[in-house]
Amino acid sequence: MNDALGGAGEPAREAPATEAAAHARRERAAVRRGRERHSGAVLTRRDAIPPSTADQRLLDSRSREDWKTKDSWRALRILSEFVEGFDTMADLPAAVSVFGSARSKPGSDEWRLGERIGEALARAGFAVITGGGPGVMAAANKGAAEAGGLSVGLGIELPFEQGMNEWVDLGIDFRYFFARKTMFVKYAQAFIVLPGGFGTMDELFEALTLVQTRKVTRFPVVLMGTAYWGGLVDWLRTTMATAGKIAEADLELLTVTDDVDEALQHVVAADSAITAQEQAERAAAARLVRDQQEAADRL
Ligand SMILES: CC(C)=CCNc1ncnc2c1ncn2[C@@H]1O[C@H](COP(=O)(O)O)[C@@H](O)[C@H]1O
Repeated sequence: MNDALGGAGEPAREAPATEAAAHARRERAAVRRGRERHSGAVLTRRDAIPPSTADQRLLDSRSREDWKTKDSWRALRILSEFVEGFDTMADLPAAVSVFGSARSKPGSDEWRLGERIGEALARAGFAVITGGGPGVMAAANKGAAEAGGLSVGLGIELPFEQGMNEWVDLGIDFRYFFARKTMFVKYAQAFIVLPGGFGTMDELFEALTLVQTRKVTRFPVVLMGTAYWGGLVDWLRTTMATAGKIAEADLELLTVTDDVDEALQHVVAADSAITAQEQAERAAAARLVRDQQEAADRL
């Protein structure tokens, strides 16, 4: 699959036992090399790195004058991010977005889970999309890449950026979180969410809001890690749903499991249902055209 998209050559892979040491070595090397930042197509290093990010300049600007003079130009840059993203992602096979902590350490339980889910998705023929960063993102990219799948990273310009993880075979660097988030949803059949912090929560609740408000339909969201997510899911049920802030049925949008096979089956079942429904819709549309043609011929 990587070849089909002109993927980069195979990066060197370490044996699992030396993974944590290799990771630490790579981090030290990155520090020695000096910091670097990717901003769209632009790479800056050391003293050339601007003091703020594009997202920061857009959201943090205080002066109205700035809004008049700069924001309309920013719109073109934002647009170019969507164009680049749409053009690149349109060639992807069926894909699943995997989210989770940027801070999980190689060799930790979460890392292993990320790696296993990346591998299982790749073996089932799905491309794996992550935020392209460290932690669970790197683990899922590694699992997918080593299983011969297409490993995708949607990076984001951050003030403390560490660069795209080495297991990303197809990467896009974004300046703006919102443009990047569109790509996670538009080009994935499902979300799989591993333990994480604010960033992971943001991605999880955006997906749930989109499904709940029917902006996207038939989109499975799987939470992996029953111990980690249990408290949140209980709170959603006993506080949020009980207070009437969500419907009981909204909780059915979520599947919570520790089991990689169960997560995969859920995604595959939803994918088959979507395919069957699309085929039925296409057949119905073709029947309608045929009926109209026959009616016109009879006149
Ligand atoms: C060590 C560190 C904080 C590195 C940050 N580097 C990152 N690179 C790419 N995506 C990220 C990064 N941090 C957060 N995210 C986004 O937010 C989620 C993780 O945030 P968190 O660690 O759960 O809150 C990821 O799924 C990713 O889409």
